[in-house]
Amino acid sequence: MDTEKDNAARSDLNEAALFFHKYPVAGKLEIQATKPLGNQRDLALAYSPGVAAPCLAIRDEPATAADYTARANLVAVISNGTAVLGLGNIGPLASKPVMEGKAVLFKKFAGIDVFDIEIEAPEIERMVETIAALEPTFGGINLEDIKAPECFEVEEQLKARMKIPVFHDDQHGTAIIVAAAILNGLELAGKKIEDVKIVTSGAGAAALACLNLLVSLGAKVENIWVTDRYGVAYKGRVEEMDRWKDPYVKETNARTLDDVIGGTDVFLGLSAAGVLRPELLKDMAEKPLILALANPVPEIMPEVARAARPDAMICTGRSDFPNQVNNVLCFPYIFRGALDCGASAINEEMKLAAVRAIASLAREEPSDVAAKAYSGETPTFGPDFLIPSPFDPRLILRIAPAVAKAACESGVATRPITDFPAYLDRLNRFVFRSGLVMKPVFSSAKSSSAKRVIYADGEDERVLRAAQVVLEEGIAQPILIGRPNVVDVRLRRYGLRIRPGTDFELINPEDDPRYRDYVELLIELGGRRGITQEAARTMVRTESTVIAGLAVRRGEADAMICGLEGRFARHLRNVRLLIGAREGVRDHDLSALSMLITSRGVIFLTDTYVSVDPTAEEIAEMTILAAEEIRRFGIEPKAALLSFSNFGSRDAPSAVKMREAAEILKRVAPDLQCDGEMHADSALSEHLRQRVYPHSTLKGEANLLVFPNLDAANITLNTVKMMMDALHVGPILLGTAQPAHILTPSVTSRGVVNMTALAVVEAGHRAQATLAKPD
Ligand SMILES: NC(=O)C1=CN([C@@H]2O[C@H](COP(=O)(O)OP(=O)(O)OC[C@H]3O[C@@H](n4cnc5c(N)ncnc54)[C@H](OP(=O)(O)O)[C@@H]3O)[C@@H](O)[C@H]2O)C=CC1
Ligand SMILES: CC(=O)C(=O)O
Ligand SMILES: [Mg+2]
Repeated sequence: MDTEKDNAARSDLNEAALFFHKYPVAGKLEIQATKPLGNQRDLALAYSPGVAAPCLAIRDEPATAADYTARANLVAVISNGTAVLGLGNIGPLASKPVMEGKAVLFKKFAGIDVFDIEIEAPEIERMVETIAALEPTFGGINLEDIKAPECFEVEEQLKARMKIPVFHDDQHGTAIIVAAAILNGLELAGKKIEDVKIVTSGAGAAALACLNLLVSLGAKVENIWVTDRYGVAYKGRVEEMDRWKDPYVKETNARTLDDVIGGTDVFLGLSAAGVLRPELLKDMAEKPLILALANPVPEIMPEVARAARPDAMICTGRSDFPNQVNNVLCFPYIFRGALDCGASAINEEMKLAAVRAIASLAREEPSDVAAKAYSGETPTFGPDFLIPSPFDPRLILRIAPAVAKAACESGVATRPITDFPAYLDRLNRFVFRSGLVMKPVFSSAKSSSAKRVIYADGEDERVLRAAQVVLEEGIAQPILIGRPNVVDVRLRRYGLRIRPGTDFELINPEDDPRYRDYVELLIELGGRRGITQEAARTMVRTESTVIAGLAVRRGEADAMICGLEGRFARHLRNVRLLIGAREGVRDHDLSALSMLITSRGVIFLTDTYVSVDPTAEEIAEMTILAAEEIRRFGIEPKAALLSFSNFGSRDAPSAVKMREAAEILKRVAPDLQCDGEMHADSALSEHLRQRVYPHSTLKGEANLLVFPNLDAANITLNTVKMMMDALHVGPILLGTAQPAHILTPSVTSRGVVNMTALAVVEAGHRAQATLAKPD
């Protein structure tokens, strides 16, 4: 049954992955211009005749290519498709989705531009000649998924010929992460690297590079046993032997993995699915470290390994288990550091610096930002947290400077970094702009204990799709309101696997045993607001938002999501009546915060949906609520109170109102960085602000834009969203007694998933706060 479910889930994932790659445009990448081409003069500068000037400057001084072209931030991800993930030799064309994927990770995690290059070159010489000829184009070469032993030769020859970093990701990226995980795992096990027995399954690119790095960290060659498809690498073996395996060859009668696994402290699997049978684990040493890293299916599944050896520490290459040992933790950042100092190579010193940076990050106390972040439980160093998560924003902040420093000290930096604090500042700004803000929210939602989210629009395709995702990802336990026959037909029509009863609770609005209780509660809450018995009965039958609100109120759900259909104002009226404002917030001070994730960074806007024309006091209140929410994302809010007036340039009532709101905020929230009234461009540019008013208390770029009225806020939200192709997360309804979010009819299924994660985390925080409250 479980296998059946697993197969179904896998086929869903495959289908979703094909859809993801195909729509809205094929593939995962496009090229964007960084300079405007708005007029004739731009054209003359960017192209002929102007372009001749940088050409000649580079001819005279080649290093200026870093100043006049994108080369210094451009990496080639190159494959010949001969060892693609664990899929084998599927050829260069079929490898393209992986290479596009690596390109996207370079860009998202480290801001590095990539051309993915798939070449028809199974032979070493053709590969080397083709890649070497690309040197003028790139600042670095990342070789990917090239099979062993050819990859060793290719890398060796290219390194000797090229004056830019050449890095085989599957070898060295993997080795760096593996080494960090092993150093940390051995520390927890109380073992020394010099003493441990290491056995591999796999003797390919990744496995041999890992061993070489471990040896340079102190592991003893005599304690290392290599096995592959032909068994143990022993002296005299003829099948598939080469000079790269030679250092690990043993004079022995042992022939198979079974023969050498006894007493092993570290199993290093970089081979294929299912190679490590559970019965082999019983002979391993105490507290063994098992790295089962074959992708996508590991040498042993973690739950199987755990059952066989409860004392084991287990790592895989996958994101759905703890301890994800995957080279994505390394390659974006090692290249970031190398490119930023113009390194001519990635040498051993730089690799070791990366190992140390990653290993010590896992042991670091959670940073201020991480602790404040929406992340709820911050994992701490231990058997299930040997290495940082790939989404830890501190990875770039630790690895890139450590690598750049090692490059400078080892003499390979052609543009040495002289001001490291300024460099760190730049990296910090990148982290903020990278739009990875939702990642900690998702991990926190997974570990939240308050997971029951009720969806008023349970028949809507977007909700049904989102419900499957949140269930699969372990984000929430959905409760859907909808007619069973409609939900059933739609689930089948959309090819969704989840079913009411087994996977989620379904409340039938036409026939629910709690109908009477719901009506009674509604009369109790609304009797004094004109809701008659008759009206209450109709509302419970016909308005699913009412049922959702009542369910939350009765403690049957931890959070509610509604608004995919119908008017915002009507839903809001129900939320006000049924959920109400939280302690300390007045009912009419509820407000809606919108987060926009744009290619330029993340920006928050308030109030985008609730108050038509708020007073100065209400604006101050909504700013405080928004700031509190923003801090939960680990972001320090910087609020700008916007107007058509710039620091007193006009005295219209709306301008005066924003000025007053700024004054109130300075009084009641002195710790909040804010200022106003100001133009939106002054808010987003310190330079412009300084020109108009150098004494502003707001520093840097504002990240919270506060608007004088709903027209301005809502129009800006929708304009920016459409013009910048931005992702809208929200509206996040602030100030309610329990999490209740009213989405908009334009929301996508992805938007519903995002809001679900936010609601779950919020519910978890409330549950914790209630528990912590003294009676
Ligand atoms: N988690 C991570 O970050 C990374 C994971 N990987 C994964 O590691 C694996 C190997 O990658 P890579 O080194 O680049 O590939 P290679 O093709 O260079 O090496 C594969 C190695 O695995 C061996 N092997 C294959 N099947 C078996 C088997 N059934 N039993 C024992 N050994 C076997 C091969 O032996 P033979 O030569 O005899 O066929 C070869 O030594 C892949 O699954 C890949 O996805 C790789 C890089 C990073
Ligand atoms: C992660 C990776 O690079 C691989 O599996 O090949
Ligand atoms: Mg790879």
